Amino acid sequence: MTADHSGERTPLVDLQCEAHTYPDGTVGIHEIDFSVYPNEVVALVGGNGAGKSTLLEHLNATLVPDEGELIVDGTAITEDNKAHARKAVGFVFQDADTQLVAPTVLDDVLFGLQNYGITGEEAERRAREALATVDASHLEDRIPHYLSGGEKRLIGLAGVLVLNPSVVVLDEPLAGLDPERSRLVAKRIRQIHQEGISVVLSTHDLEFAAEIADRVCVMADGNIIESDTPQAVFYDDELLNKANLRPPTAVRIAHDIGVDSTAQPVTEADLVSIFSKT
Ligand SMILES: Nc1ncnc2c1ncn2[C@@H]1O[C@H](COP(=O)(O)OP(=O)(O)OP(=O)(O)O)[C@@H](O)[C@H]1O
Repeated sequence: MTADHSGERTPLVDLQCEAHTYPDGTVGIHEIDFSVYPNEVVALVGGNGAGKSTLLEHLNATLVPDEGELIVDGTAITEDNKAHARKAVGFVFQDADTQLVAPTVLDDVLFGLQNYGITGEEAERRAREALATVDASHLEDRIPHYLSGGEKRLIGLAGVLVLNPSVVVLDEPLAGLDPERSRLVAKRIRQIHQEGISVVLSTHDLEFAAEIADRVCVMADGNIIESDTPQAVFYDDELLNKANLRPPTAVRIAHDIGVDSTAQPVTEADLVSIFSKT
């Protein structure tokens, strides 16, 4: 973890966004002050249209604020150096088809490297390594378009990891995946975190958010209305009501059976650990 002279952590990404207005006049997000710190997993939660994707797309300058600033690894991002943001902040889209463009899976992962001038044997070695880290080596000759949704998501992730980003952003990483694929993607996200890469993701699955996140940001009407630990967020009924969210199952069970309120279990594993002590 890095620290500045005041002893506070220095963010890897710092976004100030007064507002982002889409061409049709819709304000996607407003008054956003959002930072990503080293070695953390942040989950954005909130109802449909709350602004999660719009915020995420600002983190690698896919979208830019009407007024505001994006700073990545200490560098202010402008029209001229967006490539810095794209490389440092890898983005895995929910709709992987928008990301996978080459004729084969291996070519696709190589494509990202070529954009940064890495070619030949070095590029192939790194691309194969990235595919191996997402358990997708067996897919390297396949046509990306015909892969399953879960496989596409993993290849999108490999295409991002190959560039050694400081932050990986995933928009709804589990959407449309079967339970097995969800577990695989969640496992890979945990591994990325263990390797010291920060992760920011959006999700409608609050069980997943409770399991994976160090910090949960609740969004409503284009704004972050709370940013805190999963315990603080998921035990704040008023906040959840405001954002139209239902607490994760473990929290509802804890309420129903009257678990000691100081324990604040948010995951199934937390509940099991409480029961195994009683
Ligand atoms: N391309 C666009 N043009 C106009 N308005 C848009 C566009 N994309 C998003 N919006 C609007 O911006 C607001 C925020 O949308 P966004 O997609 O960021 O929300 P979200 O929290 O990701 O929603 P969901 O959970 O449904 O994916 C919504 O009002 C949405 O209708």
